[in-house]
Amino acid sequence: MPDKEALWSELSEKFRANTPKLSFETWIEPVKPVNFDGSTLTLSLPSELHRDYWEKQLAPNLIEYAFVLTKGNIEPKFVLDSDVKASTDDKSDIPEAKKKPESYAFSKEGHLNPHYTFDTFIIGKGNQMAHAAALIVSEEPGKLYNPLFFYGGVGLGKTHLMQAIGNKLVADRPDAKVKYVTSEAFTNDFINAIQTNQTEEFRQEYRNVDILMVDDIQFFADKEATQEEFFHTFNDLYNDDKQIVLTSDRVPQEIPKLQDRLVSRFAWGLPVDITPPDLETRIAILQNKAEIDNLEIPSETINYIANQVDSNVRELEGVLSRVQAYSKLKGEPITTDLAYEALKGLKLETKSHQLSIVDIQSKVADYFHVSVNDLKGKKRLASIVMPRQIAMYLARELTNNSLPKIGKEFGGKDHTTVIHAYEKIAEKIKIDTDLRKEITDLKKGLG
Ligand SMILES: Nc1ncnc2c1ncn2[C@@H]1O[C@H](COP(=O)(O)OP(=O)(O)OP(=O)(O)O)[C@@H](O)[C@H]1O
Repeated sequence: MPDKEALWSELSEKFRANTPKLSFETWIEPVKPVNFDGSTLTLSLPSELHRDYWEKQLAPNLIEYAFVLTKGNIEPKFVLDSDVKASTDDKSDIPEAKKKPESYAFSKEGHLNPHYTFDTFIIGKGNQMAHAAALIVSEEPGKLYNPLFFYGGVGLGKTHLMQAIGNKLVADRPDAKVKYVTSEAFTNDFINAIQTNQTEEFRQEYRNVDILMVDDIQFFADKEATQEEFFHTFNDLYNDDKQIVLTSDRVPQEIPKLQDRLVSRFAWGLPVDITPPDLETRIAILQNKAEIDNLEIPSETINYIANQVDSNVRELEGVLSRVQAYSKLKGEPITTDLAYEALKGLKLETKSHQLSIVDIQSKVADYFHVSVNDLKGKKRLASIVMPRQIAMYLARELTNNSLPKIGKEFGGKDHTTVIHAYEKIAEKIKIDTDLRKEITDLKKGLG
């Protein structure tokens, strides 16, 4: 978990990159982080006006940036500088640096996120095996699958599952020693231990545990000395039947510059992959999240949101948070229209980027009750010409296909026909509200 200063410094950099200079200096620069407890970031602001502006305008951006930067849903809380000053004897106001002991304190990333449990993890095709293995390991650590190695793309629940093992172990056996770190924290701790002559303490810290979980070990690539140390840590724990759980964005063999002896050890236990969730799983994840956050969302809207992101659960949750923040900001309930508005202009890893001309043709054909063959054909009936032109317009708007390619997909038409169709619809939209609505409906349907 980042500390409040580190988190705020990264957040304000994001704001700086996306805010005009004057606005940045007025609204963002004077803000001071007061506290961060893992889910709420308390910020202190100089005036009521600042608070009002942050609540109304900037909070949704902060939530979104925080999502990108951390792995959790972070809510901002605003207080005024005058209130903070009034309670300066509150420990939370003592600068971090002053709280640090003389000698280096090892990473306390061991704090597990209490939300990352098996209860809140939705099982789907892509993670079924990983989930089953995690459950077995949490019940019988050090026995069956050691090490347990999760690999897969960004934001697919590797950390969640890993921490679920730790949370369950602590719940079942409160005396269990559970250590969770990212590979960077492990590396930092090791380097600091060397610098402060505390390598013995470092070994105690990492080898005297029942379960060691190291997240994102692909970052061990290139770090010779850390790999060496980790090799010994691994052996000690393994020989003692202590459980090791690792995650990475790829299989051990593909991690660059990872020592062969580590690669082979990582493969001793069970390497199991997590793949992107299918639509049903994405819907279930959103429903679950909505329930946890007490959100009322019609199922049609959940469906719509689930179609916006198909390869990253963190981003899917980010999208839901954005919709939630937008609904708060507008004071309106969450509907598909509101979700559409909230996500407009957002660059998502959506299907729309890979949308094909065929998808568009079949959607438009359905919508206007004509056949795809009619769209590709030459009939000059008005009831067919208009849908055909709309389909060409959307193909140009929503895909990266060239004009000749679009023409070809519409029964081998010339690219000038596509330009003509595009321009005609683009002009007509400006004055014809019915047409505008039809196009908006179709775009929504195409996700
Ligand atoms: N199956 C799931 N059910 C519920 N929530 C999930 C599921 N998969 C992922 N999430 C949520 O998605 C977010 C991202 O997951 P997580 O951080 O575990 O991904 P990761 O694979 O470790 O990503 P990275 O590679 O970036 O470290 C978390 O908030 C997590 O709770």
